[in-house]
Amino acid sequence: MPNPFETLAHHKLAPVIALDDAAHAAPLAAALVAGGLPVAEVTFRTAAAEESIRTMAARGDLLVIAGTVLTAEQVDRAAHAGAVMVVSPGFSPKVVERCQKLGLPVCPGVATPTDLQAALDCGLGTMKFFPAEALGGVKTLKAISAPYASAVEGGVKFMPTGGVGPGNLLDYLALPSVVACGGSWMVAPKLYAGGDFAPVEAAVREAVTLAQSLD
Ligand SMILES: O=C[C@H](O)COP(=O)(O)O
Ligand SMILES: CC(=O)C(=O)O
Repeated sequence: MPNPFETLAHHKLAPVIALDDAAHAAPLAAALVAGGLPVAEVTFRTAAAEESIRTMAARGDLLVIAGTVLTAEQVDRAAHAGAVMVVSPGFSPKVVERCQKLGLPVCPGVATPTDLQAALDCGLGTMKFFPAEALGGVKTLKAISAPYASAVEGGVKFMPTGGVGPGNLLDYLALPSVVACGGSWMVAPKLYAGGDFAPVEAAVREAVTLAQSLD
C-alpha cells in the first residue's frame, strides 16, 4: 500500500463514515470502490467501527483510515483491525505518541495555532482542519496556516473536514496547502437507508468527478 498521504492527495477526498451496523461495511466499501474512491475513514463514533475497519481492510484495495480516534487503546484496536492511518478531531499527544510508536501515519485535528504548533512539535506536517466551516472555512484556514508556510519542507498541509460539501469543496481544494477534504455527504446513512447502496456509488462518483475537475 502506498503512503496514505499520497493516496489522499491523489483522490482529494476522505469519506467520513459512522456505521451503526458492521454489516453495512462490505456493501459500503464496494460502493466506494465502484464509484472510484477507494478511501474510507471509519470513525470510532460507533461500536461497529472496529469490525467495519476489519471488513473493509480485508478487501486489500481500499485505504482504510480510522477516524475519531481519541485514545491510545483505540489506536491499538484500529491498527489491529487493519487501519493504515489514524485521524482525530483534535490534537491528543497520547494518540499521536502511540501512532508514532506503531509507525502508523497520524493526522490530528487542529483548530488553532496552538494546536498546529503542538502537532509540529511532534514532527507532523499534515493536519485535519476541524470543524472547517464552523471555524470560518477557507478564510480562517488561510490565516491560520500563513505563519507556518516554511515550518516544514513543502509547507504544512491540511485536510479540512466538517461542513465541506459539493458547494465549497473546490474552494478548499484550490488552496495549495490542502491535500484532501473529509466529508460525509457521499456516504450519508440516508443514501442507503433502504439497503440499496447504488445511491452511495452515484454520490461517490459525482464527488470524485467534482474533486478531479480541478486537475
Ligand atoms: O463530524 C463531522 C464529520 O467528521 C464530517 O463532517 P460533515 O458531516 O460535515 O462532512
Ligand atoms: C472529525 C474527524 O476527523 C474525526 O472525527 O476523526
